[in-house]
Amino acid sequence: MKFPGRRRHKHYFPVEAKDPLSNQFQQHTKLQNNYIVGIDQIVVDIEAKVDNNFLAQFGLKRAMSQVIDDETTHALYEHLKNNKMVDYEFAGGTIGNTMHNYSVLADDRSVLLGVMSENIKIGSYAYRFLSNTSSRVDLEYLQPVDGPIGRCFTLIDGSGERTFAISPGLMNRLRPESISEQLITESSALVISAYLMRTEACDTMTQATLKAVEYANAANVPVVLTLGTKFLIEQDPTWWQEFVKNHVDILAMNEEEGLAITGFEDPLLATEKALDWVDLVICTAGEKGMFLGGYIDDKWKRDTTHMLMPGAIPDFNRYEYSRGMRFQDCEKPVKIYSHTAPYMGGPDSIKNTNGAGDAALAAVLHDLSANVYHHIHVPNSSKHKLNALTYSSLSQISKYANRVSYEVLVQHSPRLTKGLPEREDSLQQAYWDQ
Ligand SMILES: Nc1ncnc2c1ncn2[C@@H]1O[C@H](COP(=O)(O)OP(=O)(O)OP(=O)(O)O)[C@@H](O)[C@H]1O
Ligand SMILES: O=c1[nH]cnc2c1ncn2[C@@H]1O[C@H](CO)[C@@H](O)[C@H]1O
Repeated sequence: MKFPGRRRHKHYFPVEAKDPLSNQFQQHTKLQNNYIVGIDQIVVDIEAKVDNNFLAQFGLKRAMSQVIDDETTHALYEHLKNNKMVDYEFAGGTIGNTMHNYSVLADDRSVLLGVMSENIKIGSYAYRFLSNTSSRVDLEYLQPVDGPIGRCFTLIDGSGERTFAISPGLMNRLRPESISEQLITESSALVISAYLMRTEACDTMTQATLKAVEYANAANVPVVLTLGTKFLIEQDPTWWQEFVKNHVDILAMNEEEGLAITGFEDPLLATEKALDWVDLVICTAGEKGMFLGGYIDDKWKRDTTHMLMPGAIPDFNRYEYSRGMRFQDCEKPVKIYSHTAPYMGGPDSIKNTNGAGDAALAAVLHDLSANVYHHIHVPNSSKHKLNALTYSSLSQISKYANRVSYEVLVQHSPRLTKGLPEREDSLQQAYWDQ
């Protein structure tokens, strides 16, 4: 496990330093490793630049992720290929991207559940998915299917907005029996997306996901849900609110999805509302940056040294130097928030915002799993006097997540090719301190 961020903080995980904590760490003959599990509809992204007429021509709704039939898939694919419009074809899927980015950042194992074609030809989409996924992502548990994985036409229009058209193939045929209970109960988190609930009567993906959620809930393994697209939530906000309240511990959304599920347009108020249902909320807000909300027990709260921020909740960042705890572990829970503006004010030129939110979530998952790892190896550390959910303070996590999103904005693919630089020349050292 590579720890998130550079820091001079006293709890920096000591790998070489000769102090009591590291000695304790060295005594382990075999390192115990923790991992996170994600479930996804396994898809390859086929990206092309298009104009708005193009979307209308194929009956596609702008900015949505929509499932298309075989006829539309065929016509769309032929058109893109014949006109040489395809920019790249690369492994995708919102959770596939998140697991890949997590494994790259943490340099550690994640497990991806979903389906994979049992017969794979070199150059096929299945082959492409496997070869574009980090070797740290464990693909051993994928369920074989007799047919193709999904394709996600990622159509970017003149304004940079992305429209997804999904040709599902057999991506939704993951069966409940393919979910290993032990794999879920021994994991540090189960990560799912709202897309997994968008299936047909002949599909088994939704049942498989609910089975995994049931195992995770019973074992107190945090369930992390990312909302994917606002249109899905708008179809039945009440169902989603109930699902989140009853089964989810960590909610990731952008401000539009936040509005759809909470009714609040202001991302801070949406975060506050969602905290009535879950323990930790990540609300990305495009060029406005990112809001993070959580809980801390009153006796562990820490004051920020940053300027107190105005907003719908005045001074909302007052306790942003606190680590996040689960609501149930707080005697006197206090809601805490942090906001970070885009790293370096955002890039001069954004190649593509596709996957910026997935990347932020991967960074948050890295922090959560670093906490589990540290707890396994240095259980007596003063860091674990409080039963926290996160390794770092909300302030630190939010900076880290924004930094990781930036990496995705300056490249074409939603998947990172490398972790963050060890030393950030452009950053003040203080950036990682608190
Ligand atoms: N136009 C922008 N300028 C600066 N930073 C941006 C911009 N768009 C996104 N970001 C950065 O990326 C992060 C995530 O962006 P965004 O809110 O667009 O995610 P998203 O809509 O969930 O993305 P996706 O669904 O494609 O993964 C933001 O918190 C911010 O740090
Ligand atoms: O229906 C879907 N299921 C799974 N992943 C999807 C779906 N629609 C879009 N994406 C994925 O979202 C990523 C960016 O966040 C893209 O890489 C795309 O593959």
